[in-house]
Amino acid sequence: MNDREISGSSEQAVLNLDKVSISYSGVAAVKNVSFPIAKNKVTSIIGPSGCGKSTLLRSLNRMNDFIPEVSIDGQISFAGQNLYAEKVDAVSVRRRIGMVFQKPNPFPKSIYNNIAWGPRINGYAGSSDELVEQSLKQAALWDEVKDRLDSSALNLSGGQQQRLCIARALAMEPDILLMDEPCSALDPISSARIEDLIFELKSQYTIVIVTHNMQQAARISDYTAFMEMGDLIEFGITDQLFTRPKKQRTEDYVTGRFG
Ligand SMILES: Nc1ncnc2c1ncn2[C@@H]1O[C@H](COP(=O)(O)OP(=O)(O)OP(=O)(O)O)[C@@H](O)[C@H]1O
Repeated sequence: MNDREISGSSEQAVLNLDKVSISYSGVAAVKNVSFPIAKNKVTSIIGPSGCGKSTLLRSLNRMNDFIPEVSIDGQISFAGQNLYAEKVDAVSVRRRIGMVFQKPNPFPKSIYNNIAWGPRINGYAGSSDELVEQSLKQAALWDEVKDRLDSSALNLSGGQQQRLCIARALAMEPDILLMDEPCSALDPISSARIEDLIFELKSQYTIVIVTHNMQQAARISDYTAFMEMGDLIEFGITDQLFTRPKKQRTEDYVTGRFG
């Protein structure tokens, strides 16, 4: 584990980005970005559209490997090990670092099998019933679906589908959960439920969330990284970044004076 200090505290960094640059066909989308991600905390990545938030997030569990034109420089360490080292298996990285996307994307299967399928094909030998119940409870969905586990996940509301996707990610027992705009397709009540859920999950998981919604970042995250045009402008404790930013550009953005 990396014990690098996080903004003056002695919190443990479970992931550490060191001079990370990411390009698409040679065009830089993320430039020389360094910051740590603290264990069992929520870290938000904010910034205007196109600044590289999703690109950076996807690099944290090697999802960018699926895009052939991507190249990455610098180092991302996970539990002290280079995430991109040759001997590291990207599939097992994605098992330990799960991801939830902007648009809920349940499988066209039953609610039960949305949860049970992934662990089963990955060799999970425990009780699927217990895993399904536990994951749905963790995602605050159990009470709403416990009597219709065999019905299609596609019949759930958008907010329920997103909680199902969170449950599906949790069933793989990841260490870290990456969330790319998980509330942007949801109504305010469903968004609030996901926010509450994120708050509860951080006692057990490390969460990194990309959000357009600055109020949301301020409400739910412990640390915030503010990016602009691929550069990391400021990283720090959320409260400080929003109320006493060190950089004028951060202040302009968080106070809505940007652009
Ligand atoms: N597959 C791709 N191929 C080429 N360029 C890409 C690709 N994906 C993203 N980009 C470019 O990389 C830059 C960063 O995009 P990215 O999606 O990471 O930004 P973002 O901050 O997440 O934006 P948004 O908030 O609008 O989702 C943009 O200029 C974008 O056009």
